[in-house]
Amino acid sequence: MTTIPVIDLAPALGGTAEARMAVARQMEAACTDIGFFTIRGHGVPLALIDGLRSHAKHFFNLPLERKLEAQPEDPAVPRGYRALGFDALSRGNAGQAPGDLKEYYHFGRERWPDAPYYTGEEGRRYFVPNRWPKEPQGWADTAAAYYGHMERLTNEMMALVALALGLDERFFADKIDRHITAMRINFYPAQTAAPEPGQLRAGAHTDYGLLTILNGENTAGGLQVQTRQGDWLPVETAPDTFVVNIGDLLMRWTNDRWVSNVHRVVNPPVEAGAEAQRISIAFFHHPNYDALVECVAPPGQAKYPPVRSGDYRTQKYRQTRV
Ligand SMILES: O=C(O)CCC(=O)C(=O)O
Ligand SMILES: [Fe+2]
Repeated sequence: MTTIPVIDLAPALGGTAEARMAVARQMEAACTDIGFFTIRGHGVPLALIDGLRSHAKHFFNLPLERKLEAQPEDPAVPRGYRALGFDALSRGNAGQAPGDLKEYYHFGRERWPDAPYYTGEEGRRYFVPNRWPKEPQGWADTAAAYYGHMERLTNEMMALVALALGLDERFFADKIDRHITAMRINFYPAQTAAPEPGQLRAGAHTDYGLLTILNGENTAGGLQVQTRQGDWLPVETAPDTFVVNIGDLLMRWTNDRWVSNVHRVVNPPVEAGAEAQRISIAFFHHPNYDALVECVAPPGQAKYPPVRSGDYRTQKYRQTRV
């Protein structure tokens, strides 16, 4: 494999059962092999993607003091601005690298129902108010519109995942209807000093949840995924498509039939200089915090004990903080 598969989602969105099954089979082929694929025909307006990107570019190019105003007082709160080196993603997979050479802005949904699942003691850990900065104006609204499109796509794709796995297509519905998805807009600054040994823009890691939907840009110093042979394959991340990869919980749900694959973001070459800024937008689709992830496997063949969705992610957040 020299490039990751490209899947056109359009025939499945509102399509016939046959068309949906055909797309589900393409997802199955990609996910049993490399765990990554690119989607076209997703129906997300390019102007919305560009809008979110340009707000992010504005924000991340503000002076550091201004960005720090959007940083939570308590570093354990998973919202707002994170400065360079806040976490090292490889530590979630037992790596030892220094802090990643990226900044990010972490956010979730804008509002939620006034019900105990969201506002009770446990719910408050996952449903946390966003911390939008004063500048740029309109960022929150653009982000909410984008988040809505990602919800639409993940609902559709999780039904296709179920079909691909031979399950009822509503199998995941009651496990994702109150999902705890977080988004991160990653900013990889141009590198003015040489990285420390082993230090990358994002160290080799797997994602934690079900599906990650990523919008990136093809600047120097981009995303790579590991092949079964152990080589690193560059992943095209054009701004009008999305790269989708599966996370650990979906791998576990499939009893390792699908692969949550290792990926990383490499450093740009020195000669790229100030041109080497890169922004990526990640939607980390994660089930309801109380969903129990139990391997779909014949009796006695499950490779993992059941795990609660929220506990799994909380543990990963702890491990990756430098
Ligand atoms: O920036 C990218 O292309 C990928 C980022 C990533 O893998 C992550 O944030 O989990
Ligand atoms: Fe990732």
